[in-house]
Amino acid sequence: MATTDNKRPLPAKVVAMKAKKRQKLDHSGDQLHVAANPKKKAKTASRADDLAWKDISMPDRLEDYEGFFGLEEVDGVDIIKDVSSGQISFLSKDGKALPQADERLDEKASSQAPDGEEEWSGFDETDQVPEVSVQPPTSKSKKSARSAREGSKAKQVPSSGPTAGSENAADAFEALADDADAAETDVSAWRSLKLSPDTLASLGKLKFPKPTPIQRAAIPEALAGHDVIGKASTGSGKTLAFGIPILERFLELRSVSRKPDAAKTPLALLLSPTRELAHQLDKHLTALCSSGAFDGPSIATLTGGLSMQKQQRLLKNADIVIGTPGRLWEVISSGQGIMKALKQIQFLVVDEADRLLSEGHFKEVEEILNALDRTEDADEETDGAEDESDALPTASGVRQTLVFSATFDRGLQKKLAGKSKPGGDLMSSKESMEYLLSKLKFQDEKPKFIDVNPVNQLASGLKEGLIECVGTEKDLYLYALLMLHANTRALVFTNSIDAVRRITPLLQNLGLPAMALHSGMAQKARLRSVERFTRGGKTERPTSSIMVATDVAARGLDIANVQLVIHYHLPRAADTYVHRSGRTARAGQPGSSILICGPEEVAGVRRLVAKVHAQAAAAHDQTASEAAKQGFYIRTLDIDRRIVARLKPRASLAKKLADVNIAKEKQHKEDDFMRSAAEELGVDYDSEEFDKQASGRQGRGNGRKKKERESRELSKGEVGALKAELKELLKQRVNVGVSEKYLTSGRVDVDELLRQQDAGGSKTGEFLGTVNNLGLEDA
Ligand SMILES: Nc1ncnc2c1ncn2[C@@H]1O[C@H](COP(=O)(O)OP(=O)(O)OP(=O)(O)O)[C@@H](O)[C@H]1O
Repeated sequence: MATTDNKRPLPAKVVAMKAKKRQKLDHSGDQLHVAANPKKKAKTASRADDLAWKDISMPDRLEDYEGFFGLEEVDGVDIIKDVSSGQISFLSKDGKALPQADERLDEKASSQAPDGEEEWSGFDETDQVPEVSVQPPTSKSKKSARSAREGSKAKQVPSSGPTAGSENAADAFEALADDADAAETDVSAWRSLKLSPDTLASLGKLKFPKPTPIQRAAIPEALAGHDVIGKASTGSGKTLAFGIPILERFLELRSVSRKPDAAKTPLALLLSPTRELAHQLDKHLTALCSSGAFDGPSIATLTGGLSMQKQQRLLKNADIVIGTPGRLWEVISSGQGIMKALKQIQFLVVDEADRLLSEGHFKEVEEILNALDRTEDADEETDGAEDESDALPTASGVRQTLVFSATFDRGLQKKLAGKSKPGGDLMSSKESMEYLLSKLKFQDEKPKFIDVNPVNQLASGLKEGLIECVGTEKDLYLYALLMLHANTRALVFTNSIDAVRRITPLLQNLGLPAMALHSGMAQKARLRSVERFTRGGKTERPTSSIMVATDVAARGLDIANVQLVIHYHLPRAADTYVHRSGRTARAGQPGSSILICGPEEVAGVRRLVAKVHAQAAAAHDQTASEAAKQGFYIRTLDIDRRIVARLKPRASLAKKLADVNIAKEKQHKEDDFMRSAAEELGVDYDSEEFDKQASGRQGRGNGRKKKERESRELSKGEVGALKAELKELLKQRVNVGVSEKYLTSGRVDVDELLRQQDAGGSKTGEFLGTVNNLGLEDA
């Protein structure tokens, strides 16, 4: 602990600033402070949330701020620990009573959890930072609403996921609290759903004038108490389709009096397949719940990055628990009455159900589902929590299950049977429903299956196309494509981390604002990438940016204004294609998804895309293979090859420079590895000698190795000369051959370009065609 002086109160400001070093602190059991006069304390102390926290601006570089990405401070407050009860409270230094102090303390004095554990209300010996994870937002101030939104990530930590702090989330939600005309949004289109005035007011503030189709269809069923399986295209508002019924139930039940000494149990448990999605759900729901003029539910998000101890504590005050299966199961397995509390949930939400029940998560999800359904007697977790809880009363006494995804995958069932193969077909609604019925213990004999897009999984505003080129020219075509899209926020998907590592510097060398995202990156670097990518948010002219990512970004990322998704590598399965493509054309916006593929890949691509559109084909009395044969579903796009040819010299140079860097880095790593291996063996290691011997050997990959060797042998001077040459090339304008428009290292407006091409009678005016041969794009 920061102090061993148990006489002197520690100013809270100091504590908050030391948060990043807390792992190094000495928790030798000393108390913060002994309140000399409990009576005085009762007059002047308050809970951490009542304090006047102020934001501290953070530096761009976050290395020195390990573990969190936001900081708040408070001045003129002492922290007091009562030795007899162990309670922590706060004392205003000027002796003035802080708001609601007496009231809160009285409440606090009688708020022992039934299992004998204390409800957390501030710092303790092991954690001096007020990481109040689950604070209900109040209507009294924007400040307290924000505290709640920050939820489990602590007061000082706005969020710890890669999407955290993204301007996307900020755009969508945060600005709304201050938006004067938000209240004027006409929400009468929601009325038929019979939502409470509080929820309607929130939706007005969020500027959501009408429900999306999935919301319109699913909310009434969930409100009526039914289990729901909801299928709707990506970006169609599924989060609020389950979020609104949960909020409604919360509002309905909150007025019921609770026993003052009772522990709280959660109302809803939301399972998310990834940490990114979990944090996004948190933000989305918090935005909904904190936009209104009411005390919303407390949300606790359990993903990696927080200590177990803290997470157990967070759960104690949570109304809504969001978690990734692994971490959630870890916390549940730790005991503490958590399982017993979770058994009382009224909603179980399985978001991205097909993914959650596959891809290696299944084991923990199964454990969680089994544990939720186990009877009390059989439950080994009955570890002290009393029945007399502060749970919101259950309306029906049973748990509703809400399951959502844009895709349901046949691979799930095979996975369960241990027969899974890579990939997976999109399965019919019926099959997926049967699977879910068998796996999840629905309360309804027949859960309501709602498929608002039976014909198409893809968003209606999405245009699809493919570009054909030889494999060795993919980089060049990627560059050309990006150059032809002015001021675009583009997501480039690859199938490997290595490809991300190679393509990102290549594009950067070409003066494009590219950044990387893959699971091999440190959490902070991922966060920074997403933040930079989303800069500019929903503004009219979003900052042009390019993210090169693996499929870690394929699901759930809700980033505003992504206009273009490029599949540099073909997606391995149809559902991956749907989810990748779903990062654009969200919430009714337009967007394009373009596959870059070699001639040998085209047939496979057509099959894959036809599979995605199979329902549409059926609606037109066609089999998927017939449709694929006719190539109805995806159009080959025609980039003017003359432009591509003119871009080639710079693209080749940029690639060469990127390869040099990669080869040199690889060499360093190999050298380090070989040197330490040689050291262990007690022999000398000479990298040049080693290289010579290696180059003498024949075998596969020798050509690549030779190239690598040549790259890393380039001297500094040679590299400098290449850079200078590239710089010169990038300065030159490239005549696109259709008008006085030129491509420079910046990008031109492709729409304008195409208009001019059309005027000139060129076919390339169809550059991005719609896929409306079957009327799919009528909307
Ligand atoms: N009724 C509404 N009106 C306008 N925008 C909405 C409405 N409901 C949700 N949105 C917005 O639509 C966007 C997409 O919503 P959401 O992330 O819930 O989509 P999703 O269907 O879960 O997508 P995915 O399948 O890709 O995860 C969000 O930015 C959200 O704020």
